[in-house]
Amino acid sequence: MVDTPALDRIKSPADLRDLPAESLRQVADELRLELVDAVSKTGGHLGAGLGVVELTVAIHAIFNTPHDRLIWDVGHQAYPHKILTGRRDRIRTLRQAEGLSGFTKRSESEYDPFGAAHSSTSISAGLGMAVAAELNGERRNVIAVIGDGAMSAGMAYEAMNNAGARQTRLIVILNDNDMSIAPPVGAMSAYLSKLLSSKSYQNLRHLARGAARKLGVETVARKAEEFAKGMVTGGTLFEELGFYYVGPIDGHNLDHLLPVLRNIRDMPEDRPVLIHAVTQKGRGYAPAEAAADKYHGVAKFDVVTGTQVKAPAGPPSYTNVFAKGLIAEAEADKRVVAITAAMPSGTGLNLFEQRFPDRIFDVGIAEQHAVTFAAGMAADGMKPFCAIYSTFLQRAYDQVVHDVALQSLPVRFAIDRAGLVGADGATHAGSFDVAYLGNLPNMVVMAAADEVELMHMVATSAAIDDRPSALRYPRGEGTGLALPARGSVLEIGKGRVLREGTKVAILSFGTRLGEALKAADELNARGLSTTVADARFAKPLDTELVRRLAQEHEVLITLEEGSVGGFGSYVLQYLAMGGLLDHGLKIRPMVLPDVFIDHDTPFNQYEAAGLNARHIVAEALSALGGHNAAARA
Ligand SMILES: Cc1ncc(C[n+]2csc(CCOP(=O)(O)OP(=O)(O)O)c2C)c(N)n1
Ligand SMILES: CC(=O)[C@@H](O)[C@H](O)COP(=O)(O)O
Ligand SMILES: [Mg+2]
Repeated sequence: MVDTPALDRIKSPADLRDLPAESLRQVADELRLELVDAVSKTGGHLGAGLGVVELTVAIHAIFNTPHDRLIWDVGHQAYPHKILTGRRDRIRTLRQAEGLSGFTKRSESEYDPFGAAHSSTSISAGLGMAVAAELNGERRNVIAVIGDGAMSAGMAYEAMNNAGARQTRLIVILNDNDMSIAPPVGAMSAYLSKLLSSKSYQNLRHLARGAARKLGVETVARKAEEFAKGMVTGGTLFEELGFYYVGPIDGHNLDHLLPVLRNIRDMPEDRPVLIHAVTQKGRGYAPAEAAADKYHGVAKFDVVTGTQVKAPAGPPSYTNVFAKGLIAEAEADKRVVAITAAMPSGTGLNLFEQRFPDRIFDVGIAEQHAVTFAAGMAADGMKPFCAIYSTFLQRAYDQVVHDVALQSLPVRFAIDRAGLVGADGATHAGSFDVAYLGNLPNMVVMAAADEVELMHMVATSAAIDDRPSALRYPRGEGTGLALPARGSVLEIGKGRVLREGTKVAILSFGTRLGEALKAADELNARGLSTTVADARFAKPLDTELVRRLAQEHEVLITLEEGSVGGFGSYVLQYLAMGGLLDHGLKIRPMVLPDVFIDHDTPFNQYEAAGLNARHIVAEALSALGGHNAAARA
């Protein structure tokens, strides 16, 4: 534990409001120590929270939260906020079963008025709350804190466009640390940098740097206040959008933050305001400041050295296997290009970039644009691989339908983090992509059962040039199989049988295959001869295989890491329409339950989902009229 006498006295933000700036500074310093100590024990998102320690203290000191609404965009930077808002006693349960979420969450606290995790939603939600206050005749400040990375998503502009047209009281704080997960990309990032080089910001920094020693802190604060009042640089993009722009200001200097926030709070006129706060991701913790990624997401670590506890070296991750497969395809065909929406390392495309720096495109946090950008490339003969996490692809659904599937453009969707993802919890689960893609005409939908299959599916996708294709694979390590130099093209719409049996058939789609094989061992041990097959494709379905399994077994279980409406539904649709359900087949489509599953380890999440080997066994026995139905609970 860390020695935090000032922070210990803060039981809620109200305890901040009578403190002088000097005491608030002490609270902020201790808050940073507590944040580093806590995350060193839990792992999680660190860099972003370090960058908003002072901002968090200042906002809660000046505004009357939770009456005033404070919305954190993405929410990964909200650990200091959670510590200050009555959750310090639970901060070391972060991202663990029954513990605090790694993002803001309405059900967790009244200080979390809006849940987050997917970026760029804060201004829209904030405007909604601000207009609700207006309609209800309530006097309320609404503050949305959004990062420079999140400001690269279209949704932020949709919201500003709407907010700027209204004269609704709304405060947007742009937390500009010149970082996304990777260094930021895009013209907006360049624009923000230009603003930082503006005369006004340099003067204020000079004022802060030079005057404090001579004039004393209070005088500097007053001068900063005067300066802030007059600090309208004029003609900024934000003012053109109808916002009152204040900044850039030093987001770590309470002598700047407190007077500026106080002025804005007390501003009589109701209008949208954007405060441009300049911060440093990883601020105040040397290992984070020195790291290229500013310790955006970390494992548990040693506070003194910053050394992260690395898991024992296991097989390559599915992400890295995807990168290996894509590099092999790109070496063979110069039309292969790769697109990421601000997640180069998460998708493995940082490895692709090392090999093909001119054939990777990081479009920023802009999944909608990424998909239609890829469609444009495919329309003119390129072979674009759009690598987007399953959960984040949800944001670009109409682009997938309207710009890709409808025109049958050969965009390849590399869908990482398919299925349950563990510590990031429900907001990041890849539960729905089979359901939302398999229902689209022309689409090919594959799921890799292991890392060799993933290599083959990358090669297969690269070879499909007349329609869109999607391959999905989970977060985490593979099974340790030897990998080929390059994948082999699979026959479209064909599955494979791994074990032949006669009584029970398990038809798996994706990496639940490992659990299916374990279940088959158990069922065989009970004298129940069990077939195990890997469907490989949800679309087009291997109808010949499905028909054979249905006709030759008493029980047919389908298995997938996805919601209802996906693979199992497509099998049922085929069987029902083919009359194969008319003769008493006992069919059990095993899918994710119709609930959002909270953060935990992936294994425990699948326990909660009822998709581990023991559940498959119980399902088969239950279908056969056996006991053990309890295990399904
Ligand atoms: C729609 C969406 N796409 C991608 C992500 C993954 N992601 C999480 S944080 C982040 C970077 C955010 O950058 P910024 O808003 O500047 O916040 P910072 O980490 O710099 O504080 C990204 C890309 C996400 N959360 N949501
Ligand atoms: C906050 C956010 O959305 C990302 O940082 C995400 O947590 C990354 O997930 P992975 O750790 O699975 O790459
Ligand atoms: Mg940033």
